[in-house]
Amino acid sequence: MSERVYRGARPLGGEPADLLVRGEVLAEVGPAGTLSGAEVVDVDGLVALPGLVDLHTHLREPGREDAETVESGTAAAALGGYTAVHAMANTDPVADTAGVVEQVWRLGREAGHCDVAPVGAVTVGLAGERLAELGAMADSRARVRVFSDDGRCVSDAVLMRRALEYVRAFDGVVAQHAQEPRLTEGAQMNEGAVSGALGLPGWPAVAEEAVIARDVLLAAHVGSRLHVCHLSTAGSVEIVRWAKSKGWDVTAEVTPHHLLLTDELAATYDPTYKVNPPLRTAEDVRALREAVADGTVDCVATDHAPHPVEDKDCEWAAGAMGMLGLETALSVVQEALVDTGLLDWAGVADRMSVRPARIGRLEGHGAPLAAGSPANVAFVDPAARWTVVPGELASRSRNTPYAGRTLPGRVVTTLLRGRPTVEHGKLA
Ligand SMILES: NC(=O)N[C@@H](CC(=O)O)C(=O)O
Repeated sequence: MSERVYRGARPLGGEPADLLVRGEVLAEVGPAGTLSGAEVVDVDGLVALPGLVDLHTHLREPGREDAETVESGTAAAALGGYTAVHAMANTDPVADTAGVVEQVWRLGREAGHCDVAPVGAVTVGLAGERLAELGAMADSRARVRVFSDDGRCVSDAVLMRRALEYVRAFDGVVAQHAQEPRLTEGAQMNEGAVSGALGLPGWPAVAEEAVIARDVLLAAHVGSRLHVCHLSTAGSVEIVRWAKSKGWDVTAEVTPHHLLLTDELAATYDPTYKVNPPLRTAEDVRALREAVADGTVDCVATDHAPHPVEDKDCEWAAGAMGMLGLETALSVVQEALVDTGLLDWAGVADRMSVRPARIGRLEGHGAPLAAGSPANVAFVDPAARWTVVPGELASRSRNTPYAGRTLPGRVVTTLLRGRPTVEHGKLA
C-alpha cells in the first residue's frame, strides 16, 4: 500500500501539520515534522482543504462534445481542486433516465480525474410537462440525489410541488433554476441603469425572486428539501434568509462570477460576459458576498458552462449564455472573500466542500481533514499569482471572463482517494 507524508501543510489555513496518506485514506494528521512515511512530499505553507465539491457543473457530454467532455471537464475540475462535481442534466439526450445518468457516471469513473455525480432532470426532456423517472435515477448505479432542470425553470407550481414530494422518498433535493419565463422573455442582461443606457432588454431581479419565494413556501408546505441554484440578487438573499429563519430545509448557492463581476461589463458587448442569471449590480455583489460569509448562502457553485468559440465570438444578442468556472473558482473566491477578510479558509472549506457534499448527499466527500477520512484533499498556494490564459485551460472551451486577469491562489496538488490527480499545478 502506498504511503506518503505531506509535510508542513496548513489544514484549513491553521497551524503547519503533516498529513499521512496510506492507500486511499488519511491515516494520521500530526504537528509538522512529526510523521514519517515511505515518501515525503514537501507542501510547506500550502493550505490544505478537503477536496472541493461542485454542485453545478455542465460537462456537456453526451451531445455537445465540441464544447466539453466528461474527460476534459473533470480534468478542469481536478486542476481547480475539485474531487467531485455534479453534472447538470441539460445534455443531449437529456439526463432524464437511469440509462443516461449511468452513462455519465461511468464516463466519470473512466476519466478518473474526480467523482462525477450526475444530476437528474426533473421533467422529461426539460420540457416542464411531465416528471422524469426520478425514482429510477435515484436507484440506478449513479445514485442520483440532486434533480434539476437547470437552464430552464420548473415554472409550473403543481409539477414543482410533485417533484418536491417525490424526492423525499430517497432523501433527494430539487435544485431550482429560478427564472420566471414570462418576465424574462427576450432578456439579454440585468434590468437596471446599465440595460437602460445600452438599450438591451432587461432581466428583472423579481423574475428570480418571485420563483424563489414561491418555492420556499412550497418546500415548507410539503416538508421537502429545496436547493436554489445560482442566486444572484440581494432580494433573493433576503428571501432565503427569511426561509432559513423559519427553520425550513432550504439551501442556496452563488457562482464565483456573481461574487466578482457586475453588469457594467455588458457595455463591452462581449458575449463572454453573457450568462444566466445575468451579472447584476455592485450592490447585489456586496449582498451576495455577505450572504456567503454569514452562511445564508450555503455554497459557491461554479455553473461551469462551456460554449464553443462560434457560440461566443458573435454579437451580444446572438451569444450563448454561460461562462467557464472550474479552474478559476477557488482563486475568485480567494479574491472576493478571503483577501477581503470576509471568510477564512475554514469557511472556504465549508462553503466549497462540506456543505455542497452534504446537500448532494455525496458520501466520502467534504469529510474533515482527520484520521480515517478518505484522502480527498486540495493543497493550495494562497501566495501564488497567475494570469488566466484561455488557451492554457484544460476545458475544451475558452469562454472564461477572466482572460488576461491576474488572480490570487493556485491549486498545487489534488488528491482523489489518496491518488494525486494534480501535481505541481498540472494533471498528474
Ligand atoms: N448558466 C448559463 O448561462 N448557462 C447554462 C444553463 C443556464 O443556466 O442557462 C448552460 O448550460 O450553458
